Amino acid sequence: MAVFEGNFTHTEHLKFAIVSGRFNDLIMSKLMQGCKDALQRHGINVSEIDGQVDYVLVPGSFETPMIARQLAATGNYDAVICLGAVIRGQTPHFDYVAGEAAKGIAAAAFQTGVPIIFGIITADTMQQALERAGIKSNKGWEFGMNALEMASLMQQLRQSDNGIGFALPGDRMTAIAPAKTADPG
Ligand SMILES: Nc1c(NC[C@H](O)[C@H](O)[C@H](O)CO)[nH]c(=O)[nH]c1=O
Ligand SMILES: CC(=O)[C@@H](O)COP(=O)(O)O
Repeated sequence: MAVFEGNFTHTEHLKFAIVSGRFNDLIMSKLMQGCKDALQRHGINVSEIDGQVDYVLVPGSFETPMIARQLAATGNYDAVICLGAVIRGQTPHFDYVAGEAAKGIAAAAFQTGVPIIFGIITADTMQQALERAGIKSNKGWEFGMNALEMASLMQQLRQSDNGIGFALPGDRMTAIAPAKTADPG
């Protein structure tokens, strides 16, 4: 038997995409900062020009799953990170935006076989959001770490000799192939 666990080393071949909503920009810019910081401090070149990360901006959290799915289906990324901040207002709108973002991200990851990180904070108040975007801790950092861990785990599963990384029916189809740039080992 074996134990598979993602690690935070050997990151030089990993490719990521970050899909971020513009809504609640004050919070979003801090989450993005934290996320990039986590990636950079683990060896990822986060440059927008010639780095290991592609950045896609969308209007809000609701739009993140659709774009994440498109990106994941290219097979170009070891993990995709969806960043968003949904803050409760006075109407039921919060539940629809947050709910669809969560469901959509889960579905996109299931459909593509690529880790898609649920980097959407859902807060009842602006204060709660600020506390999670740098005042107390920065969830963006955690989301970056989650992406590194999952990218590494998937790589290990693909490289295992019992085919776990390709265990789903149709996993060898283009849409759910391993990232083209993955280190062959
Ligand atoms: N209220 C919040 C939104 N709303 C916008 C939606 O995400 C979406 O862009 C719009 O409904 C068009 O489809 N988005 C957030 O990320 N955070 C919010 O608090
Ligand atoms: C998360 C939301 O939907 C929120 O920003 C919208 O506010 P409201 O419910 O007051 O329209």
